Amino acid sequence: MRRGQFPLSNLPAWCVFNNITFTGVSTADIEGRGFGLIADDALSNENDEQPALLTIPKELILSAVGVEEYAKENKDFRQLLDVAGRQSLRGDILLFLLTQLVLSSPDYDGGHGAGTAWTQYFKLLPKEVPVPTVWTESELSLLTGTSLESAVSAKLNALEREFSRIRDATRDLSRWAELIETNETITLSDWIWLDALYRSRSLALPQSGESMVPCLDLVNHSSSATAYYEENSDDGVALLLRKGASVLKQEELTIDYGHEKSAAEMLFSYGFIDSTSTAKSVVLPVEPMDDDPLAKAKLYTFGSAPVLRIIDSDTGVPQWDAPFVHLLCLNDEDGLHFKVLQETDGSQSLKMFWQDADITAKAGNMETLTQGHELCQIFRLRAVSVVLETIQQQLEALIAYDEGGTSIGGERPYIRQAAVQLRVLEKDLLERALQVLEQEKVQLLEDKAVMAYLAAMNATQQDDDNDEDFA
Ligand SMILES: C[S@@+](CC[C@H](N)C(=O)[O-])C[C@H]1O[C@@H](n2cnc3c(N)ncnc32)[C@H](O)[C@@H]1O
Repeated sequence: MRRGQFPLSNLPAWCVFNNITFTGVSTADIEGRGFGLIADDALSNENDEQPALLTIPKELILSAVGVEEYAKENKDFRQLLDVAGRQSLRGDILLFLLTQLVLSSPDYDGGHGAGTAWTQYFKLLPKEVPVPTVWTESELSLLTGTSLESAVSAKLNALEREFSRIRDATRDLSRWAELIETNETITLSDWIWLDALYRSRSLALPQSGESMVPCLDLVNHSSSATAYYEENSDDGVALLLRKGASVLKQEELTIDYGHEKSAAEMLFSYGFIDSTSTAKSVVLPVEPMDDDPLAKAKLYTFGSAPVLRIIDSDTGVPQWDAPFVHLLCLNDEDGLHFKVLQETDGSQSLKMFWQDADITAKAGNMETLTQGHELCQIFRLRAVSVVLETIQQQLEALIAYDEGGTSIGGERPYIRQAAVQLRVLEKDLLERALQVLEQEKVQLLEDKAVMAYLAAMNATQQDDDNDEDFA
């Protein structure tokens, strides 16, 4: 669907009309960052008595409350929400944005209700968002071997499923069905773009929760941010100068999108990597073992996506955290059992037991629960081996692409640069983690209890082999 246009020069009038105030700051086009906020004159904050730089009334906050208010006003949106929404706040906000896409398009010929302040503002939002879900095929290939390779592909599959669910759900709503199914005026790529807008522009407000806030979403990021935002239940949201901050005339004002976010998270959510950010971590998916008869039960009880998180530390020695790996390494013969129990209301539930104690609610705590067990060093060795193998495979994929991977060409330079930055960061962290784990594995293999256990296992294996030979 063709997207509407709203030049930045029209924004001040729209703000006056909608009670948004700018004090001493203006919007501007910032090289390499899209729109941003700059200071009209030098600003400094030595005390807390500074007026807000930007205020946005609460009626304009697009949050759970904002979506419900709009559903009361617009019957067409309400119907869409009733059939395809109300599963997650994110999903509802995306349906709201979808409605704004329709209402603000030059192709719109009526029938979906009247526009709102957001309909006009929506036209100002960037047509290109640099997050990987909207990258081209050749740009995506630059992520081969990074933690984002599987994360982006999983996200794209999820978006495809969401869009096809919306198409199915709206079959009986003639106006939506015409746009989505019959004329294909709204396509999967529109949905992917709306998701990218939401991901790169939403923020968590203390009272309204996950929200989008017009004009506040024009403020760019810096890890040495000069501004911050506050929500006030009566007045809405305000942008304020940080205490001790000083900004030169025409200098950009920034907020911190989250300095604890990793490079991969920044690239995934916002389409850039802040090279000054200190947070270094890699999150990799953990696969259950193919030959594990308890794999499904373990995954079900664990209840969330199994991942391995490698985190850098101040000392340069990476740490790792992977609660599922500790569960993955335990078996029936160690004392891990599953039972299907009949509840008093007649329903059935799967319960997990460790040494006969019900630990269903503690599936993420296996490392602690196995402490003190006579085989705890063996369990640790198994976990370390799984983590080592996961890291080794990831590094092999990264290195194979670096050495031989050729992209098709035509990738946008800033995307190529961001992907290279991610590759370098992740390779460095994985290599250091590998070293630490290899050392730990050597130490574990020298542990007396481990040596005795492995010797006993070898002897049993040899007996079995001999029996088989005789047979
Ligand atoms: C919340 S919006 C900020 C306003 C945005 N620049 C615009 O034109 O509407 C977030 C997006 O701004 C851009 N951005 C913000 N901070 C940046 C930075 N430090 N470096 C590069 N791009 C940045 C990224 O494209 C990001 O997805």
